[in-house]
Amino acid sequence: MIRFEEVTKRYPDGTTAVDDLSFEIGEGELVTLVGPSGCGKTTTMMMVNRLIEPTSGRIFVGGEDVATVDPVRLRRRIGYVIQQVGLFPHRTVLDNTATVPCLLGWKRARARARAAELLDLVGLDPKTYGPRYPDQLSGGQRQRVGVARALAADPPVLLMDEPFGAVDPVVREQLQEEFLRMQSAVRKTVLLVTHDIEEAVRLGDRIAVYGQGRIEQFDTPGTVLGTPATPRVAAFVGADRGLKRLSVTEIEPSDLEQPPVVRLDEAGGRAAARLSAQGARWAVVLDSAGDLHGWAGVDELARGGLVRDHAHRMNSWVPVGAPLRQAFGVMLQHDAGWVAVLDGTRFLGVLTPAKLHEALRRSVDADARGVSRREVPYESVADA
Ligand SMILES: Nc1ncnc2c1ncn2[C@@H]1O[C@H](COP(=O)(O)OP(=O)(O)OP(=O)(O)O)[C@@H](O)[C@H]1O
Repeated sequence: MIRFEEVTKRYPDGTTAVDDLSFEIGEGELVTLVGPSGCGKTTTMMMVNRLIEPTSGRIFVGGEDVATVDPVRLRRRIGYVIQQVGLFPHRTVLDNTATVPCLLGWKRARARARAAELLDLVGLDPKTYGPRYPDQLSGGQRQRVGVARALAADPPVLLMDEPFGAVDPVVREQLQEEFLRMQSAVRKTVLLVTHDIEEAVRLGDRIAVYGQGRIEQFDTPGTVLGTPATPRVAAFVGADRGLKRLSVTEIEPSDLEQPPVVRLDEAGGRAAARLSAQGARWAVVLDSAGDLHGWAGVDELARGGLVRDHAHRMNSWVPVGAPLRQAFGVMLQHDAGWVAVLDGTRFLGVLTPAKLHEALRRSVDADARGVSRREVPYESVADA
C-alpha cells in the first residue's frame, strides 16, 4: 500500500535526514517508526503526503507515485494526526470532525452524520461533545477528536505523528487500547511515528527502528525485542526487552504444563492415593464438564469425603492467547505459583514461572528462525 524506493531527503543546509530508504507496508498494516530524536521519522512520514518533497527516490501509495498526484487531492485521501492536534478553535467538535468530508463536497447533513458516527467510534458521545469547542475538552479528548477527524473521509491510509504524545501515561495507555480496538475494526494502513519503544511495540504489526536517517531493523515487535539486529537497536529497545517481550508474546497450548487433575465428585481418599503415587502435593480440580473449579492439596484430600469438600476456588486464570505479561501479573496479584490457562471455560493446563520463562525463550528462538513456537523443541531451549 505504501512503498519507498531509494528515498533520500537532504535539506538545503546539507543535513541528510533520510538516506536511501526502501521499504514496503502492506494494506491494513500498522507500522510504527521509532528511534531517537532527529533520526528522520517525521521527515519520512511527511514525504508520504508531500508536506516534504524527497531529494531523490520515489514513494508510492496504492500503486501511484505520489509525485504525480496533486498534493491537495493526495492529502484528502490520507488521514493525518499530529501531536498538537490542530483543531480549529472557533468551530465545534462536530464541525471540526466534519472538515474533510465538507472539503470533499459532501452535503452538510451527510458530513455531520458521518462526524457523529466517528466521534462515537473514538469514544466521545456526539450529543455531549459534538456541540463543544476544543478548549472545553481535556487533552485526551482533543486527541480523540484528532483521530476522528483524520478518519472522517474514510481514507485508506493514516499518518500519525506522536498522536498520543501530549497526554499523561494513563490516558495514553487508554487511548492506545482504544485505537487498537478501532484499528481492528477499520483496518487502515497506518504509519505511526513515536520515540517511545513501548508504544511502538504495543501498537505495531511491524516496527521500523531508525538509526541516523536509516532503518536499522524492520520486523515484528517480537523479533525486534528478541533478536535486535544491531547493537544500536539493542541499546534503543533497552535492557528490559525481555520484560517488554512478555507483552507481545501470546500464551500457546504448547507452553503449558499438565498438572495432576482430580474431579469434584471423586472420593478424596482415592484421589489422594493417586496423587501420592505420582509424588504430587496438589492437583487442579475440574467439574464434571472439564471446567476449572480450583485446586486441592493431597493432605486435605486424604481426610476422606469427596474432592468437593476440600476444593479451594481459584481465581488465578488467564485465557489462552493472552500475553505472557498478563499471566505474570495474575501470578503476582494472587501470589500464586501457577495460573490456569483456559480456552473459554475449558481447562488447558497451567503456566508456572519456569514454563513462562521457557515460553519466552522458545518464542525468541522461534522468531529468530522464522518458525512458529510449536516447532521449537524444548531441547533447543535447554541448550540455549
Ligand atoms: N527544514 C529543515 N532544515 C534542515 N534540517 C532539518 C529540517 N527539518 C528537519 N531537519 C533535520 O533533519 C533530521 C531529521 O528530522 P526529523 O524531524 O525527521 O526527525 P525525527 O526523527 O522526527 O525527530 P523527533 O523525534 O525529534 O521529531 C534532524 O537532524 C533535523 O534537525
